[in-house]
Amino acid sequence: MKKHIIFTGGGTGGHVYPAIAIIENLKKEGYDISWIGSKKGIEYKIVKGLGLKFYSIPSGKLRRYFSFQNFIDIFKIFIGFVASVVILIKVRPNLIFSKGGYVTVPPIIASKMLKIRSVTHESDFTPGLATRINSKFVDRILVPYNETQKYFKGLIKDKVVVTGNPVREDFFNPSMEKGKDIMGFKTNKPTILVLGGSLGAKEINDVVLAAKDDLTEKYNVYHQMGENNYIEIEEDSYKSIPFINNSIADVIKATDLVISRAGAGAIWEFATVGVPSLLIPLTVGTRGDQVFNADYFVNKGISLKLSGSDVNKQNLLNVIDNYFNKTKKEMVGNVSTFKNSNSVDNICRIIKELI
Ligand SMILES: CC(=O)N[C@H]1[C@@H](OP(=O)(O)OP(=O)(O)OC[C@H]2O[C@@H](n3ccc(=O)[nH]c3=O)[C@H](O)[C@@H]2O)O[C@H](CO)[C@@H](O)[C@@H]1O
Repeated sequence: MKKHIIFTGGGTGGHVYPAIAIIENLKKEGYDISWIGSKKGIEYKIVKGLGLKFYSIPSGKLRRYFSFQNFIDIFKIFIGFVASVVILIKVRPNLIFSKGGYVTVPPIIASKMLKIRSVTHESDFTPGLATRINSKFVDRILVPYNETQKYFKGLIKDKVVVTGNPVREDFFNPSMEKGKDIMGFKTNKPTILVLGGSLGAKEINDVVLAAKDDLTEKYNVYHQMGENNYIEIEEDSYKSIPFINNSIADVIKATDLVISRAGAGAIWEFATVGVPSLLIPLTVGTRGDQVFNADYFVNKGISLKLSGSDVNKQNLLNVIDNYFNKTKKEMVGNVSTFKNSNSVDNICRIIKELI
């Protein structure tokens, strides 16, 4: 009988796309795969697009502080737990793999209760709340960096394994020609790709739009604004798009610099393709994970960073010009040494050992 693995994760693309890199590999080896997530989350659209069976459960936000909304969310989490127990009893998977996000906590606790093996993977430099809760129940905690292990002190030896971040196959062999065709610029200027992460980033949109006229004198700009903040712009050297579907690896390959949030998945993708980045990490309302993510790549000479009150039009223009006039060659050299070939293989090996 075919082995069955249930993946769970959601809320943002960063809790879904890395899992797809692993699923691509497991499907080739004949595993049955399904997904537990929320129908309201980004995961539903992405996972259904892949033709995988999707089990929807209610999802409630976990908060570190008290509010009335907590009661409603705790109730949703409880219903999500009951639903997870029912799904796991029905499917009886050989393993459950969590890619993070609030929605993963009920199924992971349910899997512990039903004695089903489980793994959680963290993409960020510092673990999120869901990963920290899940870490108490899973058989393995997979982390991207050696330094991330320190956040799980006190757990049994060998429970935490450093695997890096899984990146989908497209990023290992992207097509520059296809990327150029997608962007469709007619002039031969250097090209900048602006990304706001899976949900878009208003702070980045605002500062890049403020610098638009200066930027387009020298560069072509392809700007992913996010579905919610989208403004249509179609000029010779400036094009906007709400979201780049499917061919984002090709688009990255055809650019000279990516300006982006410092989401963990995205920055590993840029480095895997071999393009330097200017990172503008999300700092408000977070545990600071993107700042740590960004600093790791800045220290490797692969990325530049603009953060907090430094994010303004003039600084943006200065950093970009300095990159193209001075540091580009060195940074392209640094990023070309970034090796990310083994992450998916390592993770699949751990899954198979546990099964
Ligand atoms: C606001 C928020 O909570 N951000 C978190 C979220 O970011 P976010 O959801 O943006 O995740 P990442 O930056 O890790 O990945 C974004 C993913 O979306 C894809 N993509 C993006 C734009 C586009 O137009 N097309 C497209 O396909 C990218 O290729 C990438 O695979 O998860 C990351 C990984 O846990 C965290 O580091 C971030 O802090």
